Amino acid sequence: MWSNTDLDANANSLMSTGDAELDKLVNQWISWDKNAETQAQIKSLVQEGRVEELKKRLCSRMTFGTAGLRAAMGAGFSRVNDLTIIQSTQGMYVYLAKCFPDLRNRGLVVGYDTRAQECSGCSSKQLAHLTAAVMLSKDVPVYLFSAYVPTPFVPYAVKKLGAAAGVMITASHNRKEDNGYKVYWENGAQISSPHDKEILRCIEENCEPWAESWSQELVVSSSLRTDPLKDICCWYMEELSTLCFHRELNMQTSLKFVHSSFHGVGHAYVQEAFRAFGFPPPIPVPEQMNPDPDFPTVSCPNPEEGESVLALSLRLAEKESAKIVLATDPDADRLAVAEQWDKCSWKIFSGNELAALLGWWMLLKWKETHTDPAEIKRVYMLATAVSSRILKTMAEMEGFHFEETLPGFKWIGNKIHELAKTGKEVVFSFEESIGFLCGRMVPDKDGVSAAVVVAEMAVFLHEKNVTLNKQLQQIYETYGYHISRTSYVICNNPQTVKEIFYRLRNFEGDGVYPKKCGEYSITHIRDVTTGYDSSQPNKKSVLPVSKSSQMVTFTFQNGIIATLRTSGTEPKIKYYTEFCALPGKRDIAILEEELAKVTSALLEEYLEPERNNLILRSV
Ligand SMILES: O=P([O-])(O)O[C@H]1O[C@H](COP(=O)(O)O)[C@@H](O)[C@H](O)[C@H]1O
Ligand SMILES: [Mg+2]
Repeated sequence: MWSNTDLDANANSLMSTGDAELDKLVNQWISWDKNAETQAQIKSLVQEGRVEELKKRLCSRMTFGTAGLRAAMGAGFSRVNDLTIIQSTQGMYVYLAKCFPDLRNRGLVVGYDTRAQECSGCSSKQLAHLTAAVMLSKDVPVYLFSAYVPTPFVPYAVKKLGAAAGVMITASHNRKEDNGYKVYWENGAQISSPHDKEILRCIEENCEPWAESWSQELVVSSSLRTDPLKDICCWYMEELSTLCFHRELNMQTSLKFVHSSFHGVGHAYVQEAFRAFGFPPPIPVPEQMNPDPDFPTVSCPNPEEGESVLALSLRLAEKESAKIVLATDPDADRLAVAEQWDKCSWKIFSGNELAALLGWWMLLKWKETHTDPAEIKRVYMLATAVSSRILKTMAEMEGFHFEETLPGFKWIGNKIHELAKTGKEVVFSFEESIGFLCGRMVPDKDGVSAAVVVAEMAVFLHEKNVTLNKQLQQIYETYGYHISRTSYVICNNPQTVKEIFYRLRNFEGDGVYPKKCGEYSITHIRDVTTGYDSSQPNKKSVLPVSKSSQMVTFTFQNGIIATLRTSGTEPKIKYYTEFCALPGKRDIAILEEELAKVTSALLEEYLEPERNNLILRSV
């Protein structure tokens, strides 16, 4: 896997674990790594004889998951650190040079968030500087942001500046120990197959650091480095106005908003976006407005977790009489929204519910600005296969198109690009994991633009004495109730995950999937991992086969659709269930109950939490 290095010269410094293969990797690490902390981590693991831990850290590499390379920060080839970021960027350089003969004209965009870790000496900023250094040392121009930015600024900059690609150093909502490396292609979408595989191959072929790769001073001294911050900020805020339809109303509204940036990058950018829409700035949650890599006020930095992590925002909103809470995740590409119900209770919208509202809103605004009804045939909305089918229903009733993709905005971003080539217009896209894209200004999810669009929609409705929740019920009345549940279990043992999915594929004998879950009959199975779909005449899944992750969807006789899949960013098995009722069907309590029963049967019977030592989500 690794190129040979002549280590004999360093014979005196060789360290031994008693395992020849592992020793080779240990000594490679020691001779290549220049970060004192991560050097020391490997050396002390060797001294302590922690062979298994060393194997975990050194015997595998990170691979591209749902959103880039992502792992814990710390020493080892399977972790995020100075050396692996240099290796990844060397691989990127080789691949980009092959794909773009004009790479030296077009350059690379590099952005970073506010993550840092003292014990490994790693920070997003430092990792971004090393990424820039590798490219600059090869005479590739680098647009390196001089301050932390929201993730969507990187794809936006790639497109605006005509760069060949972009890299964002972030682990978004992951636990504080993690970091990541998101890669964007020239079209501004995150890379998917085959670029990801090709880049990995190039990384493996170029893993020994080149002499200049550590030359971080190039970030200051090289004339090829520019700072796109001011221009991109300016252009982004200007273009954001294309999503603003009611500036006058926004300027006068009495509706107040609280915003939390979850100790990440969002604060200043959301404030600025509110200004661009004519709003007074939202009230920031003071304890969470400035970046802090320890995320001290939240149990986990993921606004998707709901009430438990939104507590500070909700209490501030009650104090300030602000009816709406907006929370961007730490890299500001996702958005959670809560609306006050009464004095001390809140409706926290799920990603699927928010998408119903935003889809409705974007369609409404599109219709108002397009007088020829025939034009609706050009309109598309997109969602991932584990998200609510509400937009599919809307599309069928309204005459626009809907398409689904695999989970991860990389699939949506590339689909947008593909559709745009044939003159189609994607007006809204989303993932249930509170990832939204209004319009197609950035071919990635964007929490900053989603925040102001939600704010404007809330103001517009408020003028008519309608709450977001009331409008949501109205949407469900029109298109039918779409009730969904999303949750997960934590599984730290990859072997257990394999066994769980193996069992599902051989549930009723060799190669026979389950026919029932609890008392509920299954009519169809789609297994994206193997490419099987029992509902298709040729038994082949329409979605692309995704061998590197597990994803099985069950269609039940009662109409419920359920999916089990492994996360591509964290050690989790996620489950998603949905019931789509026909318009006019209002006995929601019965639907809710049925959904709850199927969801719990799915968990108990297919995942077997106790037997498999799975950690249940704490509510
Ligand atoms: O863990 P997974 O594979 O389910 O992936 C999770 O995180 C991904 C990346 O999100 P971010 O870019 O904010 O990190 C999302 O695209 C996906 O919908 C979500 O389920
Ligand atoms: Mg994020």
